[in-house]
Amino acid sequence: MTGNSLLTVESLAVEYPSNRLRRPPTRVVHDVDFTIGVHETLALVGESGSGKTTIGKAILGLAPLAAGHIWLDGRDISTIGRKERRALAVDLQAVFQNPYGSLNPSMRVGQILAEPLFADGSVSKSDALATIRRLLERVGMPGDSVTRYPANFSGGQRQRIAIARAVARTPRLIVCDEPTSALDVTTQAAALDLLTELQETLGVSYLFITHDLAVVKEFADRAIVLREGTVVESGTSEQICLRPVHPYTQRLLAAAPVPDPRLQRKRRAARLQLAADSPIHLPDDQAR
Ligand SMILES: Nc1ncnc2c1ncn2[C@@H]1O[C@H](COP(=O)(O)OP(=O)(O)OP(=O)(O)O)[C@@H](O)[C@H]1O
Repeated sequence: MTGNSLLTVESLAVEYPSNRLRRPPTRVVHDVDFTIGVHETLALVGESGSGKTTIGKAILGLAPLAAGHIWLDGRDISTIGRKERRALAVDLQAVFQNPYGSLNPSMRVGQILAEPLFADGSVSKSDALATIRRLLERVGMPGDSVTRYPANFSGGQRQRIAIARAVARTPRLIVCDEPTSALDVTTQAAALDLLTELQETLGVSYLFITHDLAVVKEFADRAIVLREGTVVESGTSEQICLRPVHPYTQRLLAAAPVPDPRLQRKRRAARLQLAADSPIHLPDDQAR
């Protein structure tokens, strides 16, 4: 285990049980190692199905570990039981992709934000309302949101509420699984600004799961590139986005959409060249 890291993932393997009788489980994450430092953002990138969400779930205790260990702040959290896992919610939180599905539609925003505050009985009812109003203000939402339901808000506003819920107890680490990919470009930028600002004020670390390399370059300190559940490359986000070494990373970059048509043509040409050099499958629409 690394001395100064907040999160250490060591030799992680994850298997999902087969839904066919007598079929062995399928291993989708193989021998993955990484660390995340205090106040650091580590991006996990790779094409669809490469195992990014599964690794996030394994950290959150939502996917079964076939091998390996996960330490949070020096404590092995790969073997803890349900009760300890619940208590861990103070330090470890998540923001998911779909702000429409991740907030309970039958709960008012005030109730949604109260839940983590009351989780271990350490916040009194009278303190909670003031804390909730502070949280809403911190994420740029009006105070009267407390009495309204998620359905009254846009996708970007719902993601702000989800972020407010995640930071309610000032966690050490937030697993952000594609938190901006369901948002339009402007709302996406505002959500990333909010996450950056919260990191600066709260000192939280992020595991940032994304397929968007432009976001990685802007937002992450370091990145890990996954292919079929295996790490193929890791480095600073600048290295990964500007000087990728592995052909798979180079192809991911070449496939990333860019608004500048000249640059897009150049990247497409580079990508076709790489496709000729190494036979990695990419979806048809990206091969055009
Ligand atoms: N609950 C599950 N049971 C069985 N297989 C699963 C389960 N969840 C994911 N998988 C498989 O595990 C592999 C990795 O999936 P995962 O969702 O982690 O990838 P990902 O990189 O996050 O993809 P995406 O970017 O599309 O979300 C895929 O082959 C997927 O089909």
